[in-house]
Amino acid sequence: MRGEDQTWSHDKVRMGERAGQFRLLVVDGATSSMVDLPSKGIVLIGRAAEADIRLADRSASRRHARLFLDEGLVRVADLESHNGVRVNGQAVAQVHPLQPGDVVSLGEVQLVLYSAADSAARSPSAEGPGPAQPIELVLGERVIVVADPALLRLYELIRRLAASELPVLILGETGAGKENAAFALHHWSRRTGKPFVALNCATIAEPLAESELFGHEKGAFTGAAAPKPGLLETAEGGTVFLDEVGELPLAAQAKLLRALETQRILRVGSTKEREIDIRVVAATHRNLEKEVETGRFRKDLFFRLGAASVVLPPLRDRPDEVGVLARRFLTQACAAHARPPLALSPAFLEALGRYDWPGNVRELKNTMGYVAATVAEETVEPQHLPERILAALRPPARSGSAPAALAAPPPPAPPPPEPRSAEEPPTPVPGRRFAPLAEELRTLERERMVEALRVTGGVKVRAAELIGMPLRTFTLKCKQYGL
Ligand SMILES: Nc1ncnc2c1ncn2[C@@H]1O[C@H](COP(=O)(O)OP(=O)(O)OP(=O)(O)O)[C@@H](O)[C@H]1O
Repeated sequence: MRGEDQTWSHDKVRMGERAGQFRLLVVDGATSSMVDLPSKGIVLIGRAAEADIRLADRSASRRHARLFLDEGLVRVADLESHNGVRVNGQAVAQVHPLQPGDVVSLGEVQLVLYSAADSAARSPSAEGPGPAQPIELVLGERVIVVADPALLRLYELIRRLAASELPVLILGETGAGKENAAFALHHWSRRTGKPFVALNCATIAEPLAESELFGHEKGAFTGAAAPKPGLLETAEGGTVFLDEVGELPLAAQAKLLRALETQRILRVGSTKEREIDIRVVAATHRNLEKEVETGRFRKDLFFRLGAASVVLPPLRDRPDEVGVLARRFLTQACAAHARPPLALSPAFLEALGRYDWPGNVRELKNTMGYVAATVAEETVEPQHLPERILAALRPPARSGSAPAALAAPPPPAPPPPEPRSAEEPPTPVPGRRFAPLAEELRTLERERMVEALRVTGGVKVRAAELIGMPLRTFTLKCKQYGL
């Protein structure tokens, strides 16, 4: 940096020299780039050649806006530009403070402020390889961690969709982060500050679905003692998130379609329509097209809800994020258990990558909660994973090249002499000492198990797999043989 009151040069901003705690995503026409912002200084943004962040889009003025950075604070100022500066959809006059996650529009150009996660500062070698620059989207009380390039692109798309009023359908497996994505759509839209109301359609009883969504009048049905507004009404001005929309009963689907088309709702038992101003974001883990084919989901509603759709990849397809999220969730869980943070061994991180995470991020979060509650040591190792996960780990990519933490444990003590059965007397044969076959088999079995345990660093499930023994039998025999 050249001086407190001097502008950063474009190159320095892009190179991230003395980069501070903030980064800026710049979506300028068809191009987008991530810019490390300095910790202190002034950054000029516009089409002018002297701009630090130079824009191409014609809707931006030559000298459009300035960012002021100082001691963890970021502010933006409009330089009397032609198309003005908007923050989260609101026009700003003069200098306006920014928070991570804020979307700044300069004409058609969109800027998103991110805080650079501190994990980048950690030595990657200390905890195995991983993405160097995860970013945190701080949306109110929600923090969304993004480290995978595909997810980063997805959140860029979400930010662009947020500026529109299109209904959005979020597709993805359970626990993949669909609600987080829906919340980001709300947060970055003009509706931020208004309610974000979520309903899991799978949890409402069929007869109550319509009343839940559209409300009811007094006496509309048995038990309707008082009039009650529905979810769509309570979200007035904001966003309704319909999770598992595929589970919505057909009658409620018809009514929802009408509400979306007319922006009016009819409470159950009422004849008076009420105007509503809401945006609907729906999500499902189902293949809705198939549901349409089988008649379980209305085709017209599918097209209406899916005007824009985003697909959230499952966690197993975001390998860069597993370690980052694991560390984050573990830190949170340790804090919740009032214990100091635990370290994750490279072998543990490697093992996390060999699991498919069918429950996605939620499962990872729960697993780290389990680890924080159960591990007595200071470093978390693969064997600390729940049995269920250990049993489902894929074999390591390169056998025989286990990381250091998987290195062979000290060889176990020799097996205790097996008690000889009275029914199996040894048959003396000159030149060779024979033991009963059952005993020889036991010895062989034990040797093989010891060997397998050594190769897999003590991971029983892998060891059992290696020698083709069912895990239960392996565990039982481990006890019998005192392994
Ligand atoms: N990128 C992320 N960063 C931090 N936390 C995350 C992230 N993705 C998901 N989570 C957390 O994982 C849990 C599950 O996420 P979420 O509820 O958004 O998933 P979902 O796909 O909506 O699940 P479901 O299909 O069961 O409704 C939540 O606690 C959420 O905060």
